[in-house]
Amino acid sequence: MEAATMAWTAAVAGVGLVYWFVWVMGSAEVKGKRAVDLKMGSINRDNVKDKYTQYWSFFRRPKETATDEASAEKVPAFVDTFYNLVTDIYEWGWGQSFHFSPSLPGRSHRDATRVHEERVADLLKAKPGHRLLDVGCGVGGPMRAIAAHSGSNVVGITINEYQVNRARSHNRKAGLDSRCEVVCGNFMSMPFDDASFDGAYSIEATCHAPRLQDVYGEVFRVLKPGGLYVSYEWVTTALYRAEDPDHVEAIHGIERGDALPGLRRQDEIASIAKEVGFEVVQELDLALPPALPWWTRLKMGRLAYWRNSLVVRVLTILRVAPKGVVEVHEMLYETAQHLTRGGETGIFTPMHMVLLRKPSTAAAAESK
Ligand SMILES: C=C(CC[C@@H](C)[C@H]1CC[C@H]2C3=CC[C@H]4[C@H](C)[C@@H](O)CC[C@]4(C)[C@H]3CC[C@]12C)C(C)C
Ligand SMILES: C[S@@+](CC[C@H](N)C(=O)[O-])C[C@H]1O[C@@H](n2cnc3c(N)ncnc32)[C@H](O)[C@@H]1O
Repeated sequence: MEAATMAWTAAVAGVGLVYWFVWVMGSAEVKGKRAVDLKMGSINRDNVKDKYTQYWSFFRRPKETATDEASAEKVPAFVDTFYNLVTDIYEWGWGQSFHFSPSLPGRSHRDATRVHEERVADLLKAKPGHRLLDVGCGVGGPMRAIAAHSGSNVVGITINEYQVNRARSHNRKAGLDSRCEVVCGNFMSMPFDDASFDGAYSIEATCHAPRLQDVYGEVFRVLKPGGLYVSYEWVTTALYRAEDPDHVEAIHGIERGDALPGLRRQDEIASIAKEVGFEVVQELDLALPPALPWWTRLKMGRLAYWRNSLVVRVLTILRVAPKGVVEVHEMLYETAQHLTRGGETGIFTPMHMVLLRKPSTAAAAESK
């Protein structure tokens, strides 16, 4: 073959390969968010790398961010930065629901996710006409599943403006915008009236609060008397040993890579709920057998991670993705290893479920 023909063949093959990686394979999990759309939230593309560096140095010592008062106050702003950095990558590689679910035999991840979300609606006994609060709603995957399953109206709150816009756009596309609303705000001081919701839920979100009392107290305030609240909490389990360096490494890795100001222990959750006035109706780690592992979805994707990593590198070189995306993607890859380790050793669960009730009368609440 002549040199010119060889060069042409190589060029065409190269372009074909990039096209295949980016446009065909680039939409890793759910069609809709493609690799070429990785914007990093509302951060100006020239600032992505700096914002990532600031985030990383803030969460380097996660436990201190919760215990030191001045740092604790800064947590919501850094959580906001975190979601600017990761929201597009999450949507691209995971979907519109930013949480884990127990695997279901013979069923897709999408089905398992929906079942885990519909469980919330069932626990809340949600029905048409109810007004539910989604505490830390992300881009609204759970909100839409719960509204569709129960017929209720849902109001979501998230600290991240970019997620508000994404969620509203998804709600419109799903034809659910008349029943699903999203507001930007801090779940530790919410812009809602007292006793204005029939039920509330939080899915893998309250772990971002330095003090759980601050979120639970707010949910208690906005719930009607008798109203139910379900939360899926990220916690360390009784198997966690602070003197085991492997355990410490996994838990620190989870905290640093997920913007967490220190994970709480499983046995702390119910007492915090009671402290703010809730009755504990049920408490259960949904990750325990017979539930199948939630972390297999992370493990089975090694080939996909490798491909995604290549995609973000190519897009950064082509200047389609902003500088810094490679670093954020790398951080998430490492976080996935720590989460998997946490799941396999059983020292961590992302789905410690509590079902709480605001007492029906003030007298009952005071006697707690
Ligand atoms: C509840 C929270 C988020 C939980 C999960 C939705 C995310 C935790 C780790 C994330 C991911 C890790 C690896 C990424 C991979 C390298 C990339 O190619 C595609 C996206 C990932 C799979 C990404 C997806 C979302 C997570 C699983 C926390 C923040 C409280
Ligand atoms: C891991 S995501 C889960 C989102 C959603 N529950 C889901 O399952 O798809 C955590 C969410 O909590 C929100 N969040 C974290 N801290 C917050 C705060 N202080 N106030 C409001 N929202 C917050 C984030 O913005 C994000 O939307």
